[in-house]
Amino acid sequence: MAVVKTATTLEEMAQDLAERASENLKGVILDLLRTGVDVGREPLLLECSLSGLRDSTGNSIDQIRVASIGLDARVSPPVISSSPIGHQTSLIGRKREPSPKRRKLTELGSEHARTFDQEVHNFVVTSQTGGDVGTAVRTELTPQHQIMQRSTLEKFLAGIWQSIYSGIKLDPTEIIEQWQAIESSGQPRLLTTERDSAFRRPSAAQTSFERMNVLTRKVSQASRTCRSLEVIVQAHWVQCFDDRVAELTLSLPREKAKKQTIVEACMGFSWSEKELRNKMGVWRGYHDIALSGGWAALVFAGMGLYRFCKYRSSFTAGTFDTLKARKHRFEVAADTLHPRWRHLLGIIGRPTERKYTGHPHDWVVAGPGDEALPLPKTYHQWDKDFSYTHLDEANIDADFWGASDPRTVSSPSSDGAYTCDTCGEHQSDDPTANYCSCFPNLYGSVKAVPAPVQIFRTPNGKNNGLIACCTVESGAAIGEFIGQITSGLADLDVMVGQTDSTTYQIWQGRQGNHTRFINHSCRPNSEYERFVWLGTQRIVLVSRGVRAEEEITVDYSDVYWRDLDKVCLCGHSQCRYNKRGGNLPVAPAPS
Ligand SMILES: C[S@@+](CC[C@H](N)C(=O)[O-])C[C@H]1O[C@@H](n2cnc3c(N)ncnc32)[C@H](O)[C@@H]1O
Repeated sequence: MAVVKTATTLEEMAQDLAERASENLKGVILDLLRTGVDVGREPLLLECSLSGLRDSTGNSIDQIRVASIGLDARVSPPVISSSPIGHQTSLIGRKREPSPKRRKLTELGSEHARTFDQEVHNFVVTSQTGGDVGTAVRTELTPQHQIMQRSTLEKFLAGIWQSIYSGIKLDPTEIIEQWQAIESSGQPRLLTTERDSAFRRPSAAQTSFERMNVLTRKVSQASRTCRSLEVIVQAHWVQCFDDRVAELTLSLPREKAKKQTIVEACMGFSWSEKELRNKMGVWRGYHDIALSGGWAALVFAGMGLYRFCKYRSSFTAGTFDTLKARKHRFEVAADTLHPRWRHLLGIIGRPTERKYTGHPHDWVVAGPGDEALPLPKTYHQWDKDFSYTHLDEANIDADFWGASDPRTVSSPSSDGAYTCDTCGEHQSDDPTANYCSCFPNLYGSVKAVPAPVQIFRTPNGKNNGLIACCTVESGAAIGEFIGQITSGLADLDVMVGQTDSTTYQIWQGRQGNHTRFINHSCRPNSEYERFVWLGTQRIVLVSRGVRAEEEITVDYSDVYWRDLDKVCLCGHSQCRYNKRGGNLPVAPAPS
């Protein structure tokens, strides 16, 4: 292991070595696990030693043991289910089991059925248990897992996605508004309307808390926006520095041109050369990130940006290729979720108009570095008029169901309350009255953020698919299966839902959400579960442990494939349907 050259203090050197060791450790342990050794039941001991060291006279030193780290027995091994594919029932999906979060490890079956396509494959509802599909793994991530699983680059990328998909608003008008408010009234503008306050008669502490919530949000937002402006300007400064060096190089040797440019900069900043060089190192990092991953990567980089650029342990060609490959994906998400973020670029004279408009899923992200494609274009070969309406919640077909919702399974208690039949807690759409947190990103919380997923061009003939931007831990919801709640459709792909009294169809052909783009895999990383929210049956797509940048897949079930004249392209070594008679081209547009 080479000692890092850029470290200026022992602490930095230690930090760099520790980061690089943790980056490599996961791969080493994974290789070991793949040999079939059994871990997870006994405490483990990790011994670390360092070799390749020299003493102050340059003589090599034998290997030194630097640490002996005990890992307790909380490493949960995956479980391979071996039960055969089971029977069909009239239930869709697996019913959510009580308190899944408290289970350490649970075997789950693959129990869902789905169809789409132009042929008739009504989604029949199966409840299969395990079988060759059922590598059901539901483990809680221990702190050790989390540390070992993510490299510095992965953490940096996760930081970008998290801030794009978080509630933050990057908009220069935020700062201007704050400033104008302070200028005109002598204090930041605090918003709670008088009507609200009078109506609710809040206590003094509540009023003060509400006002501070607003002020703190506004100031944090303004400061986050300023931080983005700062890194944009600093990255652009590096470009101007390089341009000035290039200009001076026309009349001076390169080293002298660089020296003169540094002196000019020191004068401008009133800094010593050492101070400038230290800052420049980090700013060059910002510049390189913007150059490869685009401005969105830099603007939305999370808290780790400074460290990432200061220690540069991940500054390899591979990192910049990775960022380059994500450039348009970051832009699709940033442009559609933060329509004004590009206004920040106005400060350095860059175009401020957004490239990708509309809904995040109006765009299909393509191969590494390729621009995203408009969604309808990816279906033109099957349907010239393809269009898709993105729904936040299911749309009941009033022609068939009138004003009733066929998914209703229970009524509220006499006081109008609903109780979750999974966790037993009180459910409410009002976050202050809701205590059910079975799927907090879908129900009962303050404004759900969009799922960090994108529609992507699959490289192997499945047309589009769904890719996860960030890791989705096992047991977390990826989305609700949403579409038109209807009945009586024939010759179309639908999911069939059933309650004790009614059978209904969910059709996603022209309206729905991201779950419509999920492909089948014989080894899926997600599954459907039935869940009841406020007395209404829902079908929730739940992760079995999806890694960042992985395609999200589900098992469509044997029922779906039984009558389908296609081969499965999931590519899994244990694929059940890749050796079939038919090999028709994939025709994925459901109509
Ligand atoms: C719900 S759509 C999934 C999204 C679809 N790939 C698209 O571009 O719209 C279902 C259709 O995708 C295709 N598909 C999904 N999984 C597949 C697989 N493992 N192998 C081949 N085709 C698949 C089939 O055409 C299927 O009818």
